Amino acid sequence: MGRRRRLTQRFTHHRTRRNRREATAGPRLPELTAHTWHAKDRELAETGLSTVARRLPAVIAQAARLAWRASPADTIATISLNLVAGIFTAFWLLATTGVLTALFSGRPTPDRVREALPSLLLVAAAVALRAGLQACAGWSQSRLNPQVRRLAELRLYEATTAVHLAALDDSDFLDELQRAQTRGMTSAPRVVQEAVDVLTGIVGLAAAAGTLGVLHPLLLPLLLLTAVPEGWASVRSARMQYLTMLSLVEVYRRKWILSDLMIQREHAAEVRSFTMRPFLLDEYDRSAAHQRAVELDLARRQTMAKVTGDMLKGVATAAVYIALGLMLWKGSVPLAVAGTAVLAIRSGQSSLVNLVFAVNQCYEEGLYFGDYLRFCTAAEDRIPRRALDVAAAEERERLPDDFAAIRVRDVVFTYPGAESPSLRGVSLDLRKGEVVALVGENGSGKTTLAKIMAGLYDPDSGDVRWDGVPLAEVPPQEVWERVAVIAQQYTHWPMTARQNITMGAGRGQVQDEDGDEDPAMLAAARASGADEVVAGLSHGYGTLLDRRFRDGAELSGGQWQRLAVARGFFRDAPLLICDEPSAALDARAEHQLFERIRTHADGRTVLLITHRLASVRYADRIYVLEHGEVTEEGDHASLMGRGGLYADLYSLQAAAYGAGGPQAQAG
Ligand SMILES: Nc1ncnc2c1ncn2[C@@H]1O[C@H](COP(=O)(O)OP(=O)(O)OP(=O)(O)O)[C@@H](O)[C@H]1O
Repeated sequence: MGRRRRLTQRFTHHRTRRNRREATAGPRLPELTAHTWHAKDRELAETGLSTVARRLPAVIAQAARLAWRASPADTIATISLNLVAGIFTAFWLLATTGVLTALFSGRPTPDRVREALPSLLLVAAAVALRAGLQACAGWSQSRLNPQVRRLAELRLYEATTAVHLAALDDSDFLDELQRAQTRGMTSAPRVVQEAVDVLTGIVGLAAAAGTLGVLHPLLLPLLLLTAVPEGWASVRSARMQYLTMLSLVEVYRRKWILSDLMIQREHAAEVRSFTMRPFLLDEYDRSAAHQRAVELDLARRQTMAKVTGDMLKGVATAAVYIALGLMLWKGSVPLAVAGTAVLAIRSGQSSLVNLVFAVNQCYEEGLYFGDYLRFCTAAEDRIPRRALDVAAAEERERLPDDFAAIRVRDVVFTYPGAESPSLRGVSLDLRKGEVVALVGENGSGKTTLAKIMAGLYDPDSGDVRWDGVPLAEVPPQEVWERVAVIAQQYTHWPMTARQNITMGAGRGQVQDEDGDEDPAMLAAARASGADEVVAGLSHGYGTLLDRRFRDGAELSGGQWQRLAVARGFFRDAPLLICDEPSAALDARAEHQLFERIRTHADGRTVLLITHRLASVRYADRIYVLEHGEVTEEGDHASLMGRGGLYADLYSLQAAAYGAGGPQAQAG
């Protein structure tokens, strides 16, 4: 046996042993079992048939509202066609009695057939019409599906792209988002579909029940009796499924994060060079083993519920036929009526099965749909109210298109869930046309302050004012439109080089009819050195920058950063925030960038965050942040004279260059 095979076997054996141990010792994820959803678990565990019956109308009403918003015409068509189809079902069943009565009469066979013929034609016409109506109803129902899905998807993404950035730092919100996106959103078209199926089932059942009621009143309750066991089993099973999903959401999320790390191209090199494979696989397998144990248990419990339901249903069906037999024996129903009753019972039962299934599915999908609706409402509540005030622009102060001065006063800010504030009473000033630098050690709060100044977070206290107008009182879009950010962590947009520079700038057409590029874009690309990057791409500015697509190109870290800088320069905004804009740039590109910033980037006001202190020398003012507080302020010369943190950091960098520089080596 080869060594590799032996190793594989040993590995498999080890895993099997471990899995067995886990299955018996229970899940090894204590952090996943102590979750707040357990309160909800208990509440849902008490859900019974009566709760389903009580909640179902609300679910159906929600589905109807959604369907109506998606397409009133298709909603009306679906409902009315189903109702009319139901009338033809009843008509068909009653016409069958005529056929059977004629056939069971004591006359010669040719006469019996002749007498049955008109009723038979009626049956055929009713069946054909019903089939046509049902096909049309099915068609409008399937037309509703994509329209509802589109509405549901749009609502979710409209909310997630508008919520306050702080919401996305909140892990509970992220869990709810995950639940709404992975399961809740797909439940929207399904809940509509199931609600229509419930209606179809009710109509079919009403037709059969109506027929039975006309034939003999006793047959009706017997038919309904057969529904109870199956309904009970289905609802129980749906509830178990939902509770399991709830208890596993965090496991799903963890698995999703891990699978992303194991699959995505950008992590592949590090996974290998840091030999992270066993760690990742083991972590993944722990979650998967927990999920498997929970799901196996679910399968067992669902099977038990189904078997019990089926047994009870069998007993109820037998009771129905025994009762029918007794009624025949006693002569309380004639044979033709009994024959029609058998047909009606079978038709009623099949409608019942469909109805119970649809009720069950509708209830189950309704639970997920409820999650989706709750999430959307919660997310919409987390959209800054001022973002919705755009319409009322005349009645409030507007942020000036340009400003004379930006004043930051006593800003305190704590991230959601963080134990201590990241900013503790920061004040600073930016006057039009200045270059102001923020320096400080890692974690001192520079990026946080930049994000507050860019209108991405609201301070807990204190404020930022543009010529006296507080940012917190204007719609955030107004701030975002007037600020260009070259962020420390920027997105590699999986789009063309052109779109990577111009996206979001709102300048419309960036290529004229002859295919010539926008001069402003070309200028931004030249200023950042992105033009050199693009010159090397096979389709120039039209090159797709994503290797996952055919003909997609990949850029180096510094090349991506040049594009990010070009994006910031291209945006026509009076304030330019540069957060570590040169971390990945080569010396020449970095020099070019800081030269441009030093010349105020075409008259803009610049807030510059950088650890390259040589580039900060020329700033009009420098603020030093330490543990979320401004501890030093002034120009380069005054801060050097002070001998504080700035002077220390600057001297350290200068000494490193001095020691390693060509002069030192030559000396
Ligand atoms: N999204 C977040 N949620 C919670 N805490 C955060 C978040 N982002 C940053 N922090 C914390 O806020 C503090 C300030 O971080 P910030 O990114 O502003 O520092 P910085 O000065 O820009 O650091 P660096 O020089 O490393 O970029 C740090 O302690 C950090 O851990």
